[in-house]
Amino acid sequence: MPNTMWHQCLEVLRDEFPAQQFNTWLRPLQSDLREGQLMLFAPNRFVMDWVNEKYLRRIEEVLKDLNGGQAPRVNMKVGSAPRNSEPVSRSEVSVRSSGAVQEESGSRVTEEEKGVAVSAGDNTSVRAKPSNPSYERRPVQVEGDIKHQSFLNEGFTFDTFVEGKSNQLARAASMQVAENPGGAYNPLFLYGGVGLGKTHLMHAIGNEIVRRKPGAKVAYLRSERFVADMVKALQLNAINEFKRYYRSVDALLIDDIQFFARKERSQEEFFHTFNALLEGGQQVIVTCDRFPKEIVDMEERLKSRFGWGLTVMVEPPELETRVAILMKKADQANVKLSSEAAFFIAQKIRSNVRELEGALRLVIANAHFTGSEITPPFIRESLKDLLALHEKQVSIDNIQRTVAEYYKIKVADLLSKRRTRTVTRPRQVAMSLSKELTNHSLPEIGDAFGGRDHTTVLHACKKIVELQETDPGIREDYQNFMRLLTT
Ligand SMILES: Nc1ncnc2c1ncn2[C@@H]1O[C@H](COP(=O)(O)OP(=O)(O)OP(=O)(O)O)[C@@H](O)[C@H]1O
Repeated sequence: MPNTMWHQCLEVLRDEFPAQQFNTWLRPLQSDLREGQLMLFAPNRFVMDWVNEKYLRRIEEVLKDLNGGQAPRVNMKVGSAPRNSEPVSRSEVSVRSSGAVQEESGSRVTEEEKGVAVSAGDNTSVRAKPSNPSYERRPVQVEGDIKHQSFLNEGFTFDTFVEGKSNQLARAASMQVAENPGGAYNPLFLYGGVGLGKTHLMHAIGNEIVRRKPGAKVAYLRSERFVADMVKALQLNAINEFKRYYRSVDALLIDDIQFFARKERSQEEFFHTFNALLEGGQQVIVTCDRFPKEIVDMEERLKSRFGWGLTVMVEPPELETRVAILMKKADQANVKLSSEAAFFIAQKIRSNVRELEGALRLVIANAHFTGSEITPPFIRESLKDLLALHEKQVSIDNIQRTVAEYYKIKVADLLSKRRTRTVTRPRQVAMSLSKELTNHSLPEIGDAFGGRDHTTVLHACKKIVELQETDPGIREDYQNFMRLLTT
């Protein structure tokens, strides 16, 4: 049985399980096939136990089917597959083989990195959250020049985080990390769309670590800050201090890692810091707007390391959670909000929690100034402009109808499994427009197109970007759609 069998098995499982389950438990597994025995390597004990309990039986069945009815023996252990047991990129292999901090190759600082250094300046080190009125900054125990950079928002704790189906796993994993930093989930990689609570959870972990162990060094920063500091350190000939500082913390929290894209020197520096921390048993937590493998212009070896701990998605909250969040936020602001009013707002604002909070703040401010009670008609009036904007927002439905009409095909064709060119290209265009013009995540878009996988959507988006450069017809079509849908 060739070792690609595991990859085929993964393809089958990918279609069977929801993306979050697949990405969290199955995708990080590595395989090694020897003498009819398939060894699966899990990044940590937790993943291993979970897979054993929940998925192993199904894995065996799929392998049996793929192997003409003969089941290979499957065993699991914690660790990484031996070198060359799976097709991995060259850089990954070299990292695995060394298992230690590598010699630095001295990548150049790119123009982009210089740009970040200038724009990040000195005062933007802390992620200001203008939408949160209770935002307070608490410096944590850090040293020297970098002191001003590491702040935790005291308002972002586990207590103030409302749990729901959409964030349950992320919250549980975060709590575990806070209780046992540097333990089984290292690194913790939290990903998901904008305004869904990734930063909140990250700060909650940091705050909890400090609460449990006063004096713990927790460094929180956005990835741009890391880039800016590194460039500055290079300019000032202080790169050793930079390294020493970042490698001395108990926990390093890096927000929005996607901004490392194309910043080669920073990626390299971060890679070494990352290795040093992991080897030292120090915790690394990273947030990103997408799954590690989907980050473009990021080194493979870095992406692969992100998957060594636990990767968890934060999804958009469903209605009940949105209501609970509104009730909690109103309570924190000492405002009485009826559940009817909370439902009304939660039904209207569905994009993300940040917008939800913004809408609530607007309603509260209006009620405060006018002395009115917060009722659905009052909310409707207060949020008039915001709701008008939302109504104007493009829906996937609308995109599908517009694209189908334009190419003279049926919407059902776009959702079907048909693969003829007359259907696949319009489908890719529609997927790409959905990504560009709506707030839906890749898995949601995939679902809306006949239950396709999020990687298919990603592929469609890339393809359309490419075609717009090489095919004037597609470029013109796309521009027409943008005009049709947004004006
Ligand atoms: N489950 C939740 N309970 C309470 N508040 C929440 C929850 N989820 C998000 N929020 C609030 O929503 C706001 C936006 O959250 P946050 O900044 O953590 O989002 P994010 O996922 O990091 O977004 P971005 O990708 O833009 O960085 C914050 O004020 C946060 O407190």
